[in-house]
Amino acid sequence: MLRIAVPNKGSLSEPSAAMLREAGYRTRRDPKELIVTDAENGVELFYLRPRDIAVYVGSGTVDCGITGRDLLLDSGSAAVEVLGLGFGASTFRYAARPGTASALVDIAGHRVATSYQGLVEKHLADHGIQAEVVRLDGAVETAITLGVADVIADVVETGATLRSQGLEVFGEPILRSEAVLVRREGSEETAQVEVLRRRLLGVITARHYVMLDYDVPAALVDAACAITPGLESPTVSNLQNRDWCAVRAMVPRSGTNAVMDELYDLGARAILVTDITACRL
Ligand SMILES: Nc1ncnc2c1ncn2[C@@H]1O[C@H](COP(=O)(O)OP(=O)(O)OP(=O)(O)O)[C@@H](O)[C@H]1O
Ligand SMILES: O=P(O)(O)OC[C@H]1O[C@H](OP(=O)(O)OP(=O)(O)O)[C@H](O)[C@@H]1O
Ligand SMILES: [Mg+2]
Repeated sequence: MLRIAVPNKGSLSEPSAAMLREAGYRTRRDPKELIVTDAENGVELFYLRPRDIAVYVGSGTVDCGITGRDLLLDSGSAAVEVLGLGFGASTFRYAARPGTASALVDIAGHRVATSYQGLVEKHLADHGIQAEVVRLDGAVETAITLGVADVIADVVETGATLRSQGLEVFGEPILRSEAVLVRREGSEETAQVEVLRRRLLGVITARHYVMLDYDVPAALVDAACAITPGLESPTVSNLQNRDWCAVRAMVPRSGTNAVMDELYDLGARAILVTDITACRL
């Protein structure tokens, strides 16, 4: 059985469960369940705190897990990223009251509040900055208001929490994070982890692409295929009317309407878009 650690709470919890469900795994129905066995797919899901997941994976007590890249780096554990999962995106940044700091060097000699002590201490050390790191569990933005720190380092998604406390980011982002699949460092990627990786990649691809079908005059097939090159190469089929062909290709979901406009202007007709439910590339 492949042992997979899954976030039990927080921002990554629901999207992780949704991705595993789309990849064909059985997930928990009751939020109180801590372990789910999916014998049919040969996996056991362990619902754990996102912050602890890299630690379990690094110690080898579970084979792999889903956590945030920021939490993985903060843990300093022997776990490595296998695949970025495309959800839970955020940046990890320094922030302070406007006018008090504008670059990394301004942090020197000050107090930095964060829940990510390992990550921040390493970042400061890598840049040769000496500062005191104040470790807090959450609600870090309030630390400046309450006078326990001069600077904070925290997860920023929309920036609304920072603004509510009258804070501004400064310097380059320490890190761009997202949910990631992790496994133990140094161990060979097992066939079972490879199956999980391929299934999750299938979900990511299915979310990212749509299937486009259209008819186009035979003389314009090459021009049309240049607009929709697909992943390998588009499928071109004959129609009963030999003056026309049917073309089928995967296109990125985000650009679908612009591609349809371009195909229509070229002379393509009956342009259809279909969702992809799952795929293996
Ligand atoms: N808006 C967000 N706030 C916090 N974490 C986020 C956000 N968006 C993505 N994440 C990611 O979620 C992970 C943190 O998860 P965790 O469960 O510890 O905290 P949380 O989502 O803030 O939940 P809570 O603080 O309610 O327990 C990190 O990898 C972080 O980058
Ligand atoms: O940029 P935003 O969209 O405002 O999101 C980022 C904020 O959300 C999280 O806080 P959370 O609500 O999880 O509280 P916590 O600090 O106690 O973890 C995170 O720690 C930031 O404070
Ligand atoms: Mg939080």
